[in-house]
Amino acid sequence: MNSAFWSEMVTCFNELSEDAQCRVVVVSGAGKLFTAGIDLMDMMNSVLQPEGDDTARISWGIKKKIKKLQETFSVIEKCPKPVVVAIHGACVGAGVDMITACDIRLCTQDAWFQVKEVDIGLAADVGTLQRLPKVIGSQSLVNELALTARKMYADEAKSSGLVSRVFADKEAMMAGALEIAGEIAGRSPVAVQGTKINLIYARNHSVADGLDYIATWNMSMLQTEDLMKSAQAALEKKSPKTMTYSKL
Ligand SMILES: CCC/C=C/C=C/C(=O)SCCNC(=O)CCNC(=O)[C@H](O)C(C)(C)COP(=O)(O)OP(=O)(O)OC[C@H]1O[C@@H](n2cnc3c(N)ncnc32)[C@H](O)[C@@H]1OP(=O)(O)O
Repeated sequence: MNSAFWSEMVTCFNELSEDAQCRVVVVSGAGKLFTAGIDLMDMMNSVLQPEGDDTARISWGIKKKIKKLQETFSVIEKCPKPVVVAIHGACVGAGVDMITACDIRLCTQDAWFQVKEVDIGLAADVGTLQRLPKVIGSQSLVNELALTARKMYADEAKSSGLVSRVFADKEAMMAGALEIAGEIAGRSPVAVQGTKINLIYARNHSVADGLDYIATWNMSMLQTEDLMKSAQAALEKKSPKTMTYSKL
């Protein structure tokens, strides 16, 4: 994850968010592993280079840089299109921050995950500590992973709920990821995007607030033609994917 990655991800996801042709996103890694995390040379040469001439100004500048880096993964969560991430080999450091901002996580049998930040002398600051506890439920396991930087392998990632499916190899995983993406893309974008937005809202709020939010959301979204089309398909015992839904 070099400096180009950190800024291009923001441009990319902002464009995907606005692109009505796009209904779902699949993120995967090229090469022998998914990600080695932040480019350590870049980090030392840019993020950590102090700018300013006193503590307050240097600190202010570092905070700005961290907030900017956080946005690289927050854009994934803010994107209304569901994001499926397919992980093979290693997923280290900021890789874990990134995948916890995605909606569906898949991996290969050879995948492993490492909350590596403590090993390089910092508290993870781009999402893992905030999102991982909401993803895997066990605070004790999160604490263990984050405080010891031990590797977690595919089987434990599955049993802990970090990933929902494990595939034999990358080829099988990509086929599986595209199949899931196809299932999502074939359904009403009004229903799909409303579901993602409300799931994230519900995760961050009380049940009562979540129920109120969805009521307000659906007071307009239930007026969509997609509902009639999907209900018609259900009555005819057809998949909702057999209907055509307008772009959103
Ligand atoms: C404050 C900002 C907010 C963001 C914070 C983010 C934090 C993080 O991401 S913490 C994690 C940082 N990453 C690491 O510490 C990974 C270190 N690397 C490894 O553990 C291994 O290299 C890895 C398991 C990824 C791959 O192992 P493998 O045996 O397959 O390859 P290597 O021979 O170790 O590596 C090949 C060359 O790549 C260089 N390299 C690996 N990772 C990084 C990296 N993150 N940044 C820069 N360079 C990296 C490695 O040094 C080798 O280089 P060379 O010796 O020149 O061939």
